[in-house]
Amino acid sequence: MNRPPVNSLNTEHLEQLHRALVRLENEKCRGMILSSSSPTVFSAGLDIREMYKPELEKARKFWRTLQDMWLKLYSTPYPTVAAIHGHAPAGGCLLALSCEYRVIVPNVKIGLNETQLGIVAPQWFQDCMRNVIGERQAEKALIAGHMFNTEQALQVGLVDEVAADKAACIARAEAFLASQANLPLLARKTVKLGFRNSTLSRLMTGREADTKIFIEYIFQPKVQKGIELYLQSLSKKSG
Ligand SMILES: CCCCCCCC/C=C\CC(=O)SCCNC(=O)CCNC(=O)[C@H](O)C(C)(C)COP(=O)(O)OP(=O)(O)OC[C@H]1O[C@@H](n2cnc3c(N)ncnc32)[C@H](O)[C@@H]1OP(=O)(O)O
Repeated sequence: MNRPPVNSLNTEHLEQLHRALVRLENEKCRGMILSSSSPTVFSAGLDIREMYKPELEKARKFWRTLQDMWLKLYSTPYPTVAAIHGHAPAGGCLLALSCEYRVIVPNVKIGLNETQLGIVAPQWFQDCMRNVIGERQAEKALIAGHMFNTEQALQVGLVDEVAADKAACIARAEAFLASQANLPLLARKTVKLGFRNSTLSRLMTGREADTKIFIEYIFQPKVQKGIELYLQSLSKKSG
């Protein structure tokens, strides 16, 4: 990802990610490392400005593009690793959770923090967390909107490995891909999709309903007020 300063996910960036995933699949790619050009941020999650006073059709398109990108990422036939050498809140955490393996560096915060922002992580975000860390830990983390530090993320199983820095992180991600290289492709892909199918189907069969929930939620005046205040707090911080 290379959308400075924080790889926030707007419609255009989501489309770029989606196109890249389609191309990798068409080119029969043997593995992908999802990484960031930023030294300190993996991805800041959804671009909050896409949810602030949007036009209805633009908001619908934003959400559908996010769904498209995630359905592709979660179901890739090739192995995927997240090299998390920077913070990964909310949608950034979703990207990492959607890969098959996660390597993180020290001093990083990762989690689905939506509750803390007064918004709700959609069901499929929650499913991804549950599939990785289990029901009990996911429920606790989601209700609190908990951001895990590196040690906590490793302990709870949210990530698989800790590496010292970005270079080591990429090296360990490559090692994971190498460990998969000799597995028969069809068997590997079939098992992966078997594990992920119920989560994928839940969104695929409920896409329109999911979009409706998103639209109705973000267009509420009190939610808009919350987003406005949060945006102000973010820009005050950097100002
Ligand atoms: C019932 C169902 C309803 C469904 C409802 C909606 C569901 C929505 C689902 C998912 C939600 C999300 O993904 S929301 C996004 C959540 N993300 C965050 O809360 C992260 C916010 N950002 C940070 O914490 C930090 O920026 C950082 C830790 C990621 C990096 O810190 P750093 O100090 O390096 O950078 P700055 O904070 O100074 O930021 C630089 C610059 O970027 C802007 N910024 C940051 N994050 C975002 C973002 N997510 N979207 C848009 N813009 C962002 C920040 O304002 C600064 O901009 P300016 O320099 O212009 O002020």
